[in-house]
Amino acid sequence: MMSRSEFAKSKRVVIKIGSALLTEGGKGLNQTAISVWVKQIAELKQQGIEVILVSSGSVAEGMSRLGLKTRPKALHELQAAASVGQMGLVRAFEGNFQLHGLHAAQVLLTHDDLSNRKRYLNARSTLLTLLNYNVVPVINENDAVATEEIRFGDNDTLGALVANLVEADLLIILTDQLGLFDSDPGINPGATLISKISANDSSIGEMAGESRSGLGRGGMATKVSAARLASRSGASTIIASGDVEHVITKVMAGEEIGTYLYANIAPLVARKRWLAGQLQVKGRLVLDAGAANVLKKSGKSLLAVGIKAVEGSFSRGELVVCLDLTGVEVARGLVNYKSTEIDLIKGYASRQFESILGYSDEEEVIHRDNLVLV
Ligand SMILES: Nc1ncnc2c1ncn2[C@@H]1O[C@H](COP(=O)(O)OP(=O)(O)O)[C@@H](O)[C@H]1O
Ligand SMILES: N[C@@H](CCC(=O)OP(=O)(O)O)C(=O)O
Repeated sequence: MMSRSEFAKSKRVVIKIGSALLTEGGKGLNQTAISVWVKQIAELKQQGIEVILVSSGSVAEGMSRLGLKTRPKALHELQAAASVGQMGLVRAFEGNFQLHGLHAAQVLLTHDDLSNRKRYLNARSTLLTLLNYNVVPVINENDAVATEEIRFGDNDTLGALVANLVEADLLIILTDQLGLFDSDPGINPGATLISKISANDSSIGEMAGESRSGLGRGGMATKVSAARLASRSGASTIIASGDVEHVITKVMAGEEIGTYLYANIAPLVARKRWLAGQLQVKGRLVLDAGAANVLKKSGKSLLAVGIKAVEGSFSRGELVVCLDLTGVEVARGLVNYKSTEIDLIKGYASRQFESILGYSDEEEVIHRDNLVLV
C-alpha cells in the first residue's frame, strides 16, 4: 500500500471533477474554480507528473445555457443539453491550460469504445501518445451519442476505467463533500469523515449513498465502486472536496485531506483488467457449491459439470456473471458457448459435448484467462 507521502512520486494521475462542483449548483460553469484547478494541474505537470482529467458538467452546463430548470428525463433532451454544455467545458479548459503553456485534448468515450478489446487498445494508445506530447487529455462520456446500452452511466466509473486503461498510480475524485462519510452527511449531520480505508473493504458500500444534487449522477455509491475498480490496476483513490483551497496540491503533497481508499490487492494482468471493466452483463450462470469453491480458491476455468442453471440469452464471447447457490457473484467472464448450448451441456463432463451438441469447441465454458474473480 502506498502511503500518502508517496503520492508525490506518482508518475500518472487521473483527476475526476464532478458536475456539482463545476457548475456552481447549476448556475453555469464555475470559471474561477476551473482556473484554480488548472493552475494546480499545471504545477503537477511542471513536476513531471502526467495528468488526465475526467470532467463532468456537460449536461449541467447545457441545462444552464438552455435555461432548463431540471435535468431532462428524455434521452434526446439530455443528449442535446450535453452537446451544448460540452462546448463550454472545452472552451474553459482549453483557455485555462493555454495560460500555462499547455495544450488540452478533448476525448469523448462511450462504454462501447472500451468493451471492444481492439478499440480499448486504440484508446489507450491515443491517451499515451497525448501524454507523450505533454498534452492534458480532458475526457468525458460521449453523451451526445451514448444510449442506455453503451453508456458508462456516471463519470466516476469512467474515471476508474481510464485509471485502469493508462495504469495510473492515483485517481483523485473531486466532489462537493469533504470525502466519504460513514453515512450521507446531507441526511445525517452527525456523520463522520473516513480518512483512510481499503478500496475493497466490504463496509464502504453501506456507507455510500446516492446523489441528491439533481446535477451529479451516482453519488458516493459510484465513487466507492470506482475506487474498487481502480484498485484492480493498483491505483489508489482519493475522494476530496474540490472546494478546499489548493486541494490537488495538498493531496499530492500527502496532506491528510479527503478519504484515501487505498489499493491493497495484487493488480490484475492487463487482459483481466479490461475484462473487469466490462459493464454490460448478458446473463448469469448458477454454479454448484463445488464449482463456486474451485473458482474462488484456485481461479481455475469453469467447466459445464459445475453449472446448475443458465439465466438470460447470450452469445459466445459475451460477458456473464457466475453466482453461487445463494445468488452471490463469485466471478465473471466471457463464455465459449451460447446460452442455449450451455443449457444443454450443464452438469455434463466436457467429453460428452460432442454427443450432446454434435460438436465440441473448448473444454471449458469459461477459460481461466477470460475469468475474473469478484
Ligand atoms: N456516505 C456519504 N458521504 C458523502 N457523501 C455522500 C454519502 N452518501 C451519499 N452522498 C452524497 O453524494 C453526493 C456526491 O455525489 P454526486 O452528487 O454524484 O457528485 P459529483 O457531481 O461530484 O459526482 C454528495 O453531495 C452527498 O449528498
Ligand atoms: N457525462 C455527464 C456526466 C454525468 C455525471 O456522472 O456526473 P457526476 O456525477 O457529476 O460526475 C456530464 O458531463 O454531464
